[in-house]
Amino acid sequence: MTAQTSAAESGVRGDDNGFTLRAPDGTSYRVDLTREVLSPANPLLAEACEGRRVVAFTGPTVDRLYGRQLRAYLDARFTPGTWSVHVLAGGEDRKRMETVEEICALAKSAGLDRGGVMLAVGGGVTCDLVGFAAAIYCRGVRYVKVNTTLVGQIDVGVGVKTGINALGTKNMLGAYHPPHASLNDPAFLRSLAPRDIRCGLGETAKMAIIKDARLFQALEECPQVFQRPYATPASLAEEGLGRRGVEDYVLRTSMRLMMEELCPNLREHDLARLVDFGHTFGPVMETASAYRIAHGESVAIDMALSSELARVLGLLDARDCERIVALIDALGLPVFDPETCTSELMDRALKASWERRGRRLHLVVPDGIGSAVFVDDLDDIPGAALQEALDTLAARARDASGAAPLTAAC
Ligand SMILES: NC(=O)c1ccc[n+]([C@@H]2O[C@H](COP(=O)([O-])OP(=O)(O)OC[C@H]3O[C@@H](n4cnc5c(N)ncnc54)[C@H](O)[C@@H]3O)[C@@H](O)[C@H]2O)c1
Ligand SMILES: O=C(CO)[C@@H](O)[C@H](O)[C@H](O)[C@H](O)COP(=O)(O)O
Ligand SMILES: [Zn+2]
Repeated sequence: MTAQTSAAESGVRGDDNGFTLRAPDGTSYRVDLTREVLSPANPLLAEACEGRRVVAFTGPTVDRLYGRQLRAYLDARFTPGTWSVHVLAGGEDRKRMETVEEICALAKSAGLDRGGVMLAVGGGVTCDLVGFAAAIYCRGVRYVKVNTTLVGQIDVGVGVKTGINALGTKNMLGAYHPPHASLNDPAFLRSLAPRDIRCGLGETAKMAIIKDARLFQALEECPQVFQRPYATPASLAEEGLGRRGVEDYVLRTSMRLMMEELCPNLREHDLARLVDFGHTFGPVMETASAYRIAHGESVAIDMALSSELARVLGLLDARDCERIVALIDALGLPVFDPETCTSELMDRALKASWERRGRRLHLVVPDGIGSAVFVDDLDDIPGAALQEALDTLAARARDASGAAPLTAAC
């Protein structure tokens, strides 16, 4: 839907059940927060698909945990013979064109027509793959996503980006393809592995560091949110949090902040984007490590390096820098990786981002807790400054001594 929206009408509006985004270019979609999304008593997913033919895709883990419920829901709510479920091999290394072709071939053999729906039930890898397939299948079909990871619910699920890794580059190919519906049920987070929760907290910390000092403080006070219950901390007392308290606050605040940042620049006409924080050095680390480093972990290391760089350049005071790096550490995320945190690879990352962002660097660095600025050109970062930032984090990692090396990607 793209009838131009006036500036007054555009924006993000929240209610008890989610958020609605209306972009200035007229793009509009909703991200729903719901409970028991796969209970046949919950009409939301069925209403999103509007009785159309549905080809659903998920991954092996989600199918093992929720596949029976998903099929029972579709059986109860859809006409027999109008839906199918397909399980895609998981993992970042499968986020590539071959898998997109597999999705389209499965959709075609399932008889998906132009008016049909591609449904993704999974994390960011599944949603990025299915969303890109939906963007190109028959030149574009409806795309509905049920986000089952924390990264999915606060980031993948609230935007319009879809895509795959290609040409040796993270997210090199893709499309902007707004979802017809995007559904978040926090119950999915209860079965997430701790490493995947931590990856999601990396993207939450990204928004806290650049936009929201109170969210930052909540994460400082509750670093194991989504992993163990916390009484509502004093800093959030006036939020009047509901029964689910801190988790609801962190989830909803992260969703809102990301949608508010994306809304005015949904298709990235302006390449200076605060949400690129943690995504300059990170993508190159992910690729160079053959995805040993998960996305949320690369974001964490990038944020620590960008913060130390800001300190060295005099843009961030040492106390705030220490708070940021200490938070990343407290969330159980890495701040350094010996194999990939080399000045050569980091230099390569800077040049790749400079090229991709229109020959301007637009490196996002914090200048305080809850705010950030852009370092706009490569010349603004002397090699010695980058090396000093790397050395600081390397020393911290050595002092932490015995920190377990990152293992296979989640
Ligand atoms: N499109 C966007 O705007 C956007 C934004 C952020 C990240 N991303 C992309 O998302 C990807 C990372 O997403 P991710 O962190 O969700 O990784 P992921 O999709 O690989 O999921 C992580 C792991 O969790 C498992 N899993 C999924 N849901 C589960 C559940 N409910 N319970 C138990 N296990 C579950 C998966 O099988 C997988 O093993 C990266 O490729 C990144 O580039 C895209
Ligand atoms: O990882 C992603 C998007 O893939 C988000 O977390 C992130 O904030 C931004 O979208 C970044 O701009 C990264 O974008 P991209 O490299 O995936 O195009
Ligand atoms: Zn990201």
